Amino acid sequence: MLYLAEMEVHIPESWSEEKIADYIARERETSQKWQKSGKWVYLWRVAGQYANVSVIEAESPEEFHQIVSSLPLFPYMTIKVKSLCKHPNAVRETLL
Ligand SMILES: O=C(O)C[C@H]1C=CC(=O)O1
Repeated sequence: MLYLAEMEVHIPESWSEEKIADYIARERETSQKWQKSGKWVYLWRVAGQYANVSVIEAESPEEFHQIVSSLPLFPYMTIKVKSLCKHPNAVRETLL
């Protein structure tokens, strides 16, 4: 199943620069691990916002949750999720 996820990050104002840098470095490591695995198919920055639009291919809602909740910044995000299926008028056979 494909999931469209819109993630907004809300870093607490009380965090030090060092703590922010540490989270961002671990966030990059985790999301790149999923991208290299093929599960995290697209990752786009939303221009002008600390937010992204992602497409994640997961076998189930549970696996989708496992992927996004593995992100160190997960507790500091609001995430909107939509599951996707093939449009009947799509000309391509594959979903991706
Ligand atoms: O920067 C973000 O949008 C948050 C997060 C989600 C994936 C990733 O690499 O960082």
